[in-house]
Amino acid sequence: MDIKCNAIYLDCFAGISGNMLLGALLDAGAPAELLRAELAKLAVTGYRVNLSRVDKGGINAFYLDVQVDEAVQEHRNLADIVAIIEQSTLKPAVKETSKAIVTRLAQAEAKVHGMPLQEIHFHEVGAVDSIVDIVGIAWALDYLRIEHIYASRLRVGSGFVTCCHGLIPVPAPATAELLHGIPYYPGDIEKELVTPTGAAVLATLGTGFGSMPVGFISSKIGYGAGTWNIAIPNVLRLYLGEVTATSQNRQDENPKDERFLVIEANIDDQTPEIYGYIMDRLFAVGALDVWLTPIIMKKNRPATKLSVLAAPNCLNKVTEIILQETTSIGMRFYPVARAMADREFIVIGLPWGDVKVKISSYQGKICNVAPEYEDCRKIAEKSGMPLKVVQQLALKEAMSVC
Ligand SMILES: O=C([S-])c1cc(C(=O)S)c[n+]([C@@H]2O[C@H](COP(=O)(O)O)[C@@H](O)[C@H]2O)c1
Ligand code: NI
Repeated sequence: MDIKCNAIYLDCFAGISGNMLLGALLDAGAPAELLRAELAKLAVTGYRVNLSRVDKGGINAFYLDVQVDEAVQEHRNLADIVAIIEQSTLKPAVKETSKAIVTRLAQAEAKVHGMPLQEIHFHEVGAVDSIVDIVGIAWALDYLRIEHIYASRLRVGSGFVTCCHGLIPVPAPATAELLHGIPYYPGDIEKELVTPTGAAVLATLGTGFGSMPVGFISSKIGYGAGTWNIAIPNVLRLYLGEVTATSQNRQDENPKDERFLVIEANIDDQTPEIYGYIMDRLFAVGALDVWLTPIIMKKNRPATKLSVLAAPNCLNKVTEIILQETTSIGMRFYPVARAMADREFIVIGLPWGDVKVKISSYQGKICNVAPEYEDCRKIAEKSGMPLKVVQQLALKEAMSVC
């Protein structure tokens, strides 16, 4: 059966910022007057949301500009912003999305500045305009019932921008931190085209990146304008539509699907003794799997490919372990999607002890029944029975109850 989900595809040929995305969502159908009413639910004052239609290189786009009174340029930390969102009367789903984006942004800043999360004062990021952009985006996505966000490769721009620290490179350090696992390129425009807020939304909510997903059918396009006038139309193009689950984008059928990274290094000059230690360390920092493949690499050298499957937030720790513990001085990583069966555990009693059994199902049908190896091993050791027989007995017992 085809499953259809509301989705957007963001064509980020001129990058993405918070106000570009919110402008594009308004242009695609989220009503501006409702946005104002929702924002009024936040205990934040001293700002004005200016909405206008502008021409950007021949494309008529929605431009959203938040004007903040000079007097209220306060610095807020994560707890302050979370409290403002929590104490509002926004819908719970909008609160959750907003808090997730703000937290992701704070984590990136904390990493860059080497500070504890709660000590991060958001500077520009904490200014009212960012709160407005983030909450506005969370509200508009909910209003349009968007379930999946896809985006093209991002043009991030190049050069330097001025912030309170002085000059920082583009992509800004927090942006670069947020873009792990998301494909991007500088392009030939010397401006900051992807901002930390734009990157935080994609890092928090993005389902997939690259070409428009197979099975995506658009029904409307919205354009959100960026601030600068540049050599290309400075707009974010948002395709609003539906995605139909197919074998190519099966993640849409399964809410458990997430984005992960495969991180790899080809190693030709390391003693095999220490792979076990490295694998243990990688699992300890959150790797979901680690595997070794014999390969023949450059100069016809027999070597080993070390592969790690991990969530994007493990990338830094995995990189550190690979570069510090192996003889490799480089590694590569790329995003992958996973399809997951549902799992539950039952416990069955055998005369020698209990065995946990993992029952997996996909789309409501049982697809695998597996007695836990460690439990069976203990019983085999205790009883003297062959391990495979213990496994068979446990499986038979489990099959009779499931
Ligand atoms: O002031 C600080 S700490 C600051 C840090 C960073 C880092 O990347 S770290 C970036 N910036 C710049 O602030 C503006 C605002 O970004 P929004 O996402 O709120 O639009 C942007 O130019 C960042 O590069 C400031
Ligand atoms: Ni910063």
